[in-house]
Amino acid sequence: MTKTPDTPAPCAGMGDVHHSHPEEPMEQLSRRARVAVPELVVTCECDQSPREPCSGSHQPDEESICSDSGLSGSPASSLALRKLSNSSSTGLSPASSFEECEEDLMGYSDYNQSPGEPLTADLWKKSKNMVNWSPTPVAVKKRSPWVQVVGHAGNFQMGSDGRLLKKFCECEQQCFLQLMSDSLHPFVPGYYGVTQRDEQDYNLMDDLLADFDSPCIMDCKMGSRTYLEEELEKARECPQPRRDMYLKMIAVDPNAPTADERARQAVLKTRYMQWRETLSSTATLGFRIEGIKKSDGTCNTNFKRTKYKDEVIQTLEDFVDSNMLILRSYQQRLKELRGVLEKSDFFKAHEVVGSSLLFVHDLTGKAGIWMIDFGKTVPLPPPLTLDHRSPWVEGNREDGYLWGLDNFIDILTNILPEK
Ligand SMILES: Nc1ncnc2c1ncn2[C@@H]1O[C@H](COP(=O)(O)OP(=O)(O)OP(=O)(O)O)[C@@H](O)[C@H]1O
Ligand SMILES: O=P(O)(O)O[C@@H]1[C@H](O)[C@H](O)[C@@H](OP(=O)(O)O)[C@H](OP(=O)(O)O)[C@H]1O
Repeated sequence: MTKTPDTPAPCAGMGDVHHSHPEEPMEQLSRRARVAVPELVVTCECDQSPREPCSGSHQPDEESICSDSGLSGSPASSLALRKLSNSSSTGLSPASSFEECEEDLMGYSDYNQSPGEPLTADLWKKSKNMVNWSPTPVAVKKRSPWVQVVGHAGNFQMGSDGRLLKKFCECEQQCFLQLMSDSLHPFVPGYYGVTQRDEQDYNLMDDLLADFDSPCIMDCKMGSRTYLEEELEKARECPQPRRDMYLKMIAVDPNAPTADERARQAVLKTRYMQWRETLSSTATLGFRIEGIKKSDGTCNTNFKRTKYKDEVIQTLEDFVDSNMLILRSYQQRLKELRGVLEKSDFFKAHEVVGSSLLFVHDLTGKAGIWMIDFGKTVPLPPPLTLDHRSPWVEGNREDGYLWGLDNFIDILTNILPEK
């Protein structure tokens, strides 16, 4: 179980999911998997300098909030890629102890933008040089404590008035700016520019939990591939075997490492990510459940082996406590999202990797789904576009996002009684 040492209990991986399937034979797996797993060939010495964008980016001591191995981190050479800082590794979930405070906003502007209105790319261009602008004080809304289900610890802080601060990542910022004026706008948190706290830059966005009462939350990582093509290239040019990932691997399956990996006691990140993909439903269904937090405060991130449709169905039914009305709302929202994704200019022109759908509902019956985490969503070189359904072959940059969404919708349709 990975937790920051000072993270309080509610998100502490309880309630294991039972997996009744035996391991699937390898040859059957590779027939079903739509991802051709490329080999990694070492070609030259490493350039240790940090590079954009924000992939593979975390401090060895910055651990996932609720992941279940207790081990996480990156090699020192990839530290700067997501512009993380050592200075602010506040304990996270739940965030009820965070002070409500105002931010020093760098992203707001008075160019015809009302306070509270999300920022668009144009407004950002005009306002990016403004610093320490104080917004007009607004009434602070009382809300449930924010909870982080999965992801890197130390990445988030609570802001004021239903907003959330996520450690600055330029790649994510660029996505948010474009998304604010894309048709996908209603399916992503509102973005409000860059803010600083304790000399650390943060992207400021809507807290999607703010309007819910004791919400149930599920994080699903979308797509059939969880690392960027450029991560694969880097791993070939500059292999950096990771002991933390080796340890996470053997914690789940002591037989998973190859003899060579065992000798080194380390694995490459891309190899670890590929292994995670085939162990879970990423490779076979194009999405995987990462974590669930229920309204009673229990949080389960033990889904690394949740792979088969019936396991996913069981998990979804448990997530909604068999409430078919909530499932129907989710199905409807996913269908709407699919319709918008199929037309979105932003989506066409980006490789969307490692991004999640955040499902949120509460006892009042309110339910919503939003796209989050654009740290590894990168623009394609024009005129290349993706259909997000074709199988990935290295070089085509397909991410399987819509294929995963199709499968998710089909699964919900199978669970739901016909109208
Ligand atoms: N806008 C938001 N509103 C509410 N909760 C959020 C929001 N964004 C993220 N979260 C919470 O934080 C968790 C992690 O988010 P995110 O994936 O963006 O972080 P990350 O550290 O980049 O993750 P990863 O390890 O996948 O790179 C989510 O599972 C969710 O619980
Ligand atoms: O879920 P797990 O098994 O704990 O593995 C982590 C997960 O795949 C994250 O998505 C990934 O971050 P990115 O998506 O940002 O690459 C992180 O890499 P990292 O340790 O290099 O941050 C992995 O350790």
